[in-house]
Amino acid sequence: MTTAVEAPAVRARSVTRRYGDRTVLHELDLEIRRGEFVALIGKSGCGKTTLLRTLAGLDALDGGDLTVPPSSTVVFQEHRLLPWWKVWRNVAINLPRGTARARARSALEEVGLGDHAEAWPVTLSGGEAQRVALARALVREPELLLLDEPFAALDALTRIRMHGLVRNLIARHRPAVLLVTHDVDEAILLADRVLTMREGRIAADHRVSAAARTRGDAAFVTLRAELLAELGVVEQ
Ligand SMILES: Nc1ncnc2c1ncn2[C@@H]1O[C@H](COP(=O)(O)OP(=O)(O)OP(=O)(O)O)[C@@H](O)[C@H]1O
Repeated sequence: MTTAVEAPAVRARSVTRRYGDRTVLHELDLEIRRGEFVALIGKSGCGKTTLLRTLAGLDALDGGDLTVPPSSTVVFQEHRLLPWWKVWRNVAINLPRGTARARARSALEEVGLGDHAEAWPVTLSGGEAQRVALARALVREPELLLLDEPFAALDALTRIRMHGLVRNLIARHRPAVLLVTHDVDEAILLADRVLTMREGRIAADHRVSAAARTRGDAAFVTLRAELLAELGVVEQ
């Protein structure tokens, strides 16, 4: 008996991107399956955001082939809510009129902000605004969710709460996910695979075991040390 293998949601083959005479993505290969959570770490300037922008269709390719699902959404480090629209309208942006309000409310409930639907963005804390940005991304049920350091500006406690929330939301919606982060712990705790990037290429691909997702477990400590070594970070 043969088992049908699902085609990956994202498939990049030899993807190249240049800015002027500088090559930022060098014949890069990448696959992400539906429901798979992939984290991408690497030194500043190695091309992480360029790759994410390319997958989002915000940057053109200079070479190679790219297959992405028809629906994708990006969540950025800053929430990018429109201040002149109430929270629910920010979430409902571009949804079909008839159901927009109800869908926005239910997405806000999913991120624990059902009672903030009528609030103005300016009245939200940083963590709340970022939860609204997540609701706005997920209400469209994208097949590809691109996260560009969405937790970087949050305090440590809020970040931990956001990790739990994102894990639950993603388990429910099952998009393919690419998270760009500078936080090695965050990458291990959230992702199924952690990729390290160097000079425009994927340098290594680490599958995260269930044990490694427990901070303090030996598997976590070992993987963390491996990733930091790959990034050239020596812990004092
Ligand atoms: N629009 C642009 N025009 C010219 N060069 C650019 C442009 N965008 C990015 N670059 C250059 O491409 C390289 C990769 O940038 P990119 O933002 O992808 O890196 P990154 O890995 O996301 O970095 P960081 O971790 O600091 O955000 C950098 O050297 C950057 O200066």
